[in-house]
Formats: sequence, structure tokens, C-alpha cells
Amino acid sequence: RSSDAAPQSSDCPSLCGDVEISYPFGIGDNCSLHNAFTITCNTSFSRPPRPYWGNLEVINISVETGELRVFSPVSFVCYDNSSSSSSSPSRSVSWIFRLRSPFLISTRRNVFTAIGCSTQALLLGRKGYFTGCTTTCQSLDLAAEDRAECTGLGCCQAAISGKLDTMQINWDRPSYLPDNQAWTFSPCSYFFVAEKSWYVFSRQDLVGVGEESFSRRVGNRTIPLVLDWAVVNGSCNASATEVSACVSTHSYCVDATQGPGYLCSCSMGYKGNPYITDGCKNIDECRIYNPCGTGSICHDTPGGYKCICKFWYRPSGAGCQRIFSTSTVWTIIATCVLAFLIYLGIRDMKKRKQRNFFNKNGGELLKDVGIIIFTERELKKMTNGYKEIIGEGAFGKVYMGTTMDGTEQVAIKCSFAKSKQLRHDEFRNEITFQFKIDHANVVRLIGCCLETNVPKLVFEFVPNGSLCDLLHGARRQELPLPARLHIAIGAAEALSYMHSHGDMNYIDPTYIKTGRFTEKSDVYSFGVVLLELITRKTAKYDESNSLPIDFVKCCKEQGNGRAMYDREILMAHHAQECLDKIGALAVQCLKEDVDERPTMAQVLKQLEQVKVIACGGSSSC
Ligand SMILES: Nc1ncnc2c1ncn2[C@@H]1O[C@H](COP(=O)(O)OP(=O)(O)OP(=O)(O)O)[C@@H](O)[C@H]1O
Repeated sequence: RSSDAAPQSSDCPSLCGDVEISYPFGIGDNCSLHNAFTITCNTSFSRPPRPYWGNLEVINISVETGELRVFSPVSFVCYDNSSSSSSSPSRSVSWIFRLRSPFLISTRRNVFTAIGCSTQALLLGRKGYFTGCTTTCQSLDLAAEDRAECTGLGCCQAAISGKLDTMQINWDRPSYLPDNQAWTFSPCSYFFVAEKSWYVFSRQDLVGVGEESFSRRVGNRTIPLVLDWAVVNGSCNASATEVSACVSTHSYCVDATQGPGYLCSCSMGYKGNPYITDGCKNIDECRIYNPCGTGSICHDTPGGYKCICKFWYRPSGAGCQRIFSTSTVWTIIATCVLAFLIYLGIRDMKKRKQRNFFNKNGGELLKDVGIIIFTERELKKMTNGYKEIIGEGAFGKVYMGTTMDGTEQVAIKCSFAKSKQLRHDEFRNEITFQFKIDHANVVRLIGCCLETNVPKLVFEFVPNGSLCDLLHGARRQELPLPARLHIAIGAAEALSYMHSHGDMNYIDPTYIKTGRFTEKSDVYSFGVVLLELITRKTAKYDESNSLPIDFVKCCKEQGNGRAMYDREILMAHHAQECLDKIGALAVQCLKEDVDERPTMAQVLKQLEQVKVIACGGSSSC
């Protein structure tokens, strides 16, 4: 802080009348930066009090631009009859204007003006400097129009030089107008230095006399004059020990352009008084004016602002642009609505279709049976979108699934069959029948889905795979004779309970001829399974050979089927005897005449007897 920089005390009044007195100015010496900035608040006037800088009344102070506006006096000269022939005027008022450092008359902001019809006006400044202008008019009508520029016809103006701290006005009558009768219609001329653009010419100003004269009308408290000021002790380049008067944060120092010294300014985005601590305050640009265009939201930041694009807008160049035009938005909305309506329509159609299938597949009747009826959606969830196929049979695919509560694994059978091939009442009866079967050797039917063209069946999951897998497929393994007998007996037991379907190689020719499935049809199929168990050949083997036909032929020709037995089990206890018995039983099952075939109960009994032989006299081994 320079020696003459005094802090502004909170006791210092900040107003004199209506005029704000900002630091470095202050009312009284203790309140200003320097006694050059001291303002006197004259309270002797009836309200409001008036601030004075020296003997000049202050209009306002600007700390931002370093300007002081004061009232400026007007000089004039008048001629009449008595003075018309001589050069001495009948009346005149003049003044000398002297400013104290660091104040100067602003060159940029003021202009010297003379009003009159025959006058040479001179403005004298410091030693050796003067400027001026001439104004004439032959008659009032030849003077410039009202509001015209002051170019010498009734008024003239002259720019003034910089660094001017003294002014004095002189005048003369133009000597090149010998027969000067201008005083007859325009007796007085007026001179003043005023803020540019303050004066607007009027012919009335040339003619008015007495109370109407220009000088009386403007008086001492009308003409504004702009003074420049600066802080003179120190400069922006001053050493660090001589701290500048720019004490506010976000302020900086600028060298004065008119004369010596410097001024302080608030940094960009800040406004206020840089000469006092924290005098520069952030400008809320967003509130004062909206610097962000349409489509963006203004956010004030310290010393600036940010424009953030609104929803639906994206940055584009200096502003924000709509992502979609209004017509595009409407098109999108219309498309979405249409798509939604189509979706609702499709959903409704699908629901109606599902309801039709449900009814056709006997949903209402099956509901009473107590079987779980799954929706198409539930199955999709249970199978995780039909992701994992467990196996594929002649009539469809089987998918892995988990019950809705996630506790039990299930196998879901989806048929290839077309709805037309399906006799719905028969199918319904089958489902009811199978659901009611509760046998350890029969896979339990848990539920079904009736919302599809051909119902889907949900079975308990059997982890060990099918007999086909064990004998010929992926799980093929060593199977001793007792194990095979165990399987055959288990299946025979199960078959005593239910009918089953199978592929064409297992199907009873009687069924093919008559189209009727009987219990004896199952006996035939079981005969084929028995042959598979003892030969480990599939029902149709070596591409086109039929196991039942070949085995029966072999028995006929050779008295037994030994040539076809599986070698793996030939070494077992009483293997030959057992296999011969099973083979003979199978041949019985395969008889074309259904009446010659044994019942499943007889088959079961015979198999149990064979097992006793195979187990060396015991019923299990
Ligand atoms: N409940 C189940 N648990 C585990 N796997 C099963 C289950 N049901 C079927 N599978 C698997 O799916 C495959 C196909 O079964 P599917 O019942 O469709 O035909 P299949 O019984 O093998 O023969 P067919 O088509 O002649 O009836 C079976 O071979 C088996 O591997």
C-alpha cells in the first residue's frame, strides 16, 4: 500500500445527497485515498445536500472508468446598440478553470462548443496551447436547423487536447465581417466545454434574452463536464514494496492513458470497486443478461458463466442446436404410438390365440384334474428361453428346465406334431391318465402348457438318461446281465401300468394294420427292448437291419438267438440259459397274433424267474 493509501473506514458515509461517493473518493480527508480525492458534502442547501470537489459540484463518480462528472459553467458575451459599432461588448461573463493533479479534462469525453451568429471562440489551455472555432449566420433563417450538428452556422465545436488542467475562454467578433449586424437578431454568444453529445443545437438559443437566454436557462448546474483521474503515487510497474491501490482480489492495475498514474479495474467477470478489499464482486451474467442462446441453460461461475445445453439439445458451434427438429420429434412420437398400438394388437391376438389353444387342448377340463398348467411365458422362463436341449425323440425335442421356485429340475417335451395330426380328446385323456400314474419306474408328469398349438409336457428330470443312451448312446457303459434283467423287470413293471408310444421300429405291426393300440402292442414293443438288452443292438441296426425280424429268423433257423447275443454278458453265471429264456420270451412277445403274446404280468413273472437263475437262486444280486 502506498503511503497515502488509507483504508476506507466503515464510518465514512458513502452517499452525499443522491450521489454515491466511492473510494478512493471520500467525504473528509480521512475517508479518501488522498486529499486530492476528498469530497465536501455541502449540507447548507435545502435537501438534498450536494457533494463538491473543490468548488466544482459533483454529478457522479465512476471508479470503473476513472471519471468524475462535475457541473461546468457557461461563458457568454452580449452586444447591443451601444456596443454594435465598438468591439467592446455590452455584457460578458468569463471564467478560468484550473484543476489539481491528478485530475485532467477528458479529451475523449468533452468538446468545446460556441453558440452565436458572429463569434470567434478561443479555448486557451496551459501555456502555448489554444484552440477554437468560428460561428456565423447572416440571418436566423440561414442558421443551421434545430438538432443539426455544430459546424459553424449558429454553433461550432472544437475537440480539445489531452493533458489539459487549465482552461480559459476568449472571444472576438470576426474581423472579416465588417458590416456585422448579427447582434440585431442574435445579441449574445455562449461558450462552454461539456460532455460530448450533451448539447443539441436550437435556433432558440441564438435569440433568447433575459430569463429566456441560454445562460440563464442552463445556469450553473446543468452542463456536465467529464474529468479523468488516476492514482499518481506509484505505477503498475512499481516495485513490490510499493503496493498499488488495487487492493481488491480479482482486480488489476492499468496505466492511465491521459496523464501520469494508474487506475484499477476489476478482472473480467467481476464488477465493483477495485480500490477496496473484496470490492470486485462476481457478475451474475446469467441474471443480468442471458449470454446463452436459446437451447442452453446459463450457469454462473466465479468470474464467468457456463452455457449447458438443455435436454434435447446438443452443442453446435457457439450455441446449442435441437437434436431433432419438431417434425422429426412428432414423427418419432407418431411411430412410437403406432408401434405401441401394433404391439397391443399383436399381444391381444397372441392372447386370443393362446386362449383358443387352451380351450381346444381341453384346458378347462384338465384344470379339474389337478395338473399344473403352465403358461407359455412361464415355460420360456423355466427353460431360460429354450436354451438347453436334453435330447430329441421321434416326436419332438426335450429341453432342460427348472421349476419356477428353482427347486426342481424338469424336462420339457415340445412336440413336432402338427395340431391336425393330434386328436385333442385322446391327447387330453392321455395326459389325464399319465398324470394319475404314480409309479417309481414311470417318469412323473408334472404339468403341461396348453397355450400352444400342440401342448408341451413338463416331466420330472431323470438324471441318468434313457436306456437307449446306456445301451447304445453317449452314456454307453458295461452292463452285466443282472443289471439288464433289473432294467427289464423295472420296465415290465412300469408297462403293466401304462401304454407308451415309440418309434416305428418298436411299433406293433398289428397296430400299423388295424390302427388300434392295445396292451399287447406294448408287449410287442417290450419284446424289442428285451432283444436290445440281450444283443445290445438297436431296433434298427447296421443301417437297415431289423432286430426283431433278424432275431426271430435266427431262432427259427438255429433254434436259438445265440449268434446275436451280446458277448459282454456271455461270461456271466448261467448266462446262456438266461439269455435263451429271455430270447424265447422276446420271440413270444413279438408274435404277430396278439393272442399268442403273453400279458405284461406274465412277462414280468418270467423275467423274475430268469433273474433268480442269474442270481444263483436268489431274487436279487
Ligand atoms: N424326463 C426326462 N429326463 C431326462 N431326460 C429326458 C427326459 N425325457 C426325455 N429325455 C431325454 O430326451 C430324449 C428324447 O426323449 P423323447 O421322449 O422325446 O423320445 P424317446 O423316448 O427317446 O423316443 P421316442 O421319440 O420314440 O418316444 C431321451 O432320449 C432322453 O435322453
